[in-house]
Amino acid sequence: MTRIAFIGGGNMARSLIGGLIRTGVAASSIAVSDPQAEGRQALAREFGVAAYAENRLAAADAEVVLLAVKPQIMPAIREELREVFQRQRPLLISIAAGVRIDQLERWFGALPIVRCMPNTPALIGAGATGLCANARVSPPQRAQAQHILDAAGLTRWVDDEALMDTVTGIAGSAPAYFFALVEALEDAAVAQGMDRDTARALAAQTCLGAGRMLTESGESPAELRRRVTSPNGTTQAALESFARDNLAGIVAHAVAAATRRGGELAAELDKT
Ligand SMILES: NC(=O)c1ccc[n+]([C@@H]2O[C@H](COP(=O)([O-])OP(=O)(O)OC[C@H]3O[C@@H](n4cnc5c(N)ncnc54)[C@H](O)[C@@H]3O)[C@@H](O)[C@H]2O)c1
Ligand code: PRO
Repeated sequence: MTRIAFIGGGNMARSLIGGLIRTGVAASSIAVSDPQAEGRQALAREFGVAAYAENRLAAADAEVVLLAVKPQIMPAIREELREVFQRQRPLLISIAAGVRIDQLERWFGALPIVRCMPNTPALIGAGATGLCANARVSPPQRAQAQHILDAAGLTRWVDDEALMDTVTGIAGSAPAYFFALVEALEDAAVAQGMDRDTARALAAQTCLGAGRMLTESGESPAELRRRVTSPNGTTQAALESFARDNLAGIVAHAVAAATRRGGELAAELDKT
């Protein structure tokens, strides 16, 4: 059975491990390492996976090693793992924002590597992940990586690695944009005198309903928007206000900022 080791047992590792267990992967084939005892023990308790304080113990003999640490932690783990990888050649999967495949090759060796970018809805199996592989990844390993991320939701291969920071900009970071929009809707309703609970319930359900219509109806977002918008009605008034405030430009700037930050995170690591 494939043995998967997670290096770092934080939020994203928890989401991905939860997805694997939910889709029937045996807990006995999953190991995780994290220096924080509390989080590590919680994962062992909740999912029945093997949990270690030391990365090399989790990674030993693993067929797949999934790096789920913050980009800035990479320098702290690379020596130890490089040593382990001299004895074995696992499929290395990284979910770290910004971190490029050539950097992973430099730090961890000439391994088959998949760089991917999931997002937090992975926790409930509704994530969206972009994946990109180096030339050493065999077709079965590609399928293996996809299988792991499929357990967290939708997956799409992105052949051009330069677009992986764009994946972060429109998917990895984007759940926060929608939460921010709901917060703003809620605040606007409260400012008009509505109680916060009612405002949150209405805004959150609207977000869910609109998202489901987008994914389930097969219609384009433009067509679904058109169907809500009665001529000279309330929606038209709101959309015209958005257009006057350049909503599309605001969103494009935000996505560009996230994309740029991905590149900066990698550039900062080039100096280490
Ligand atoms: N949170 C998101 O929305 C999201 C989405 C996509 C990708 N990512 C990427 O996933 C990675 C993890 O993010 P997260 O949100 O799960 O962070 P997190 O802080 O929840 O998890 C990181 C874990 O790494 C552990 N850690 C620290 N030093 C370590 C070491 N030397 N060895 C092993 N483990 C160590 C920490 O104790 C922590 O539990 C990041 O690289 C991030 O860019 C995050
Ligand atoms: N969370 C990580 C960050 O904010 C990566 C995508 C989502 O950097």
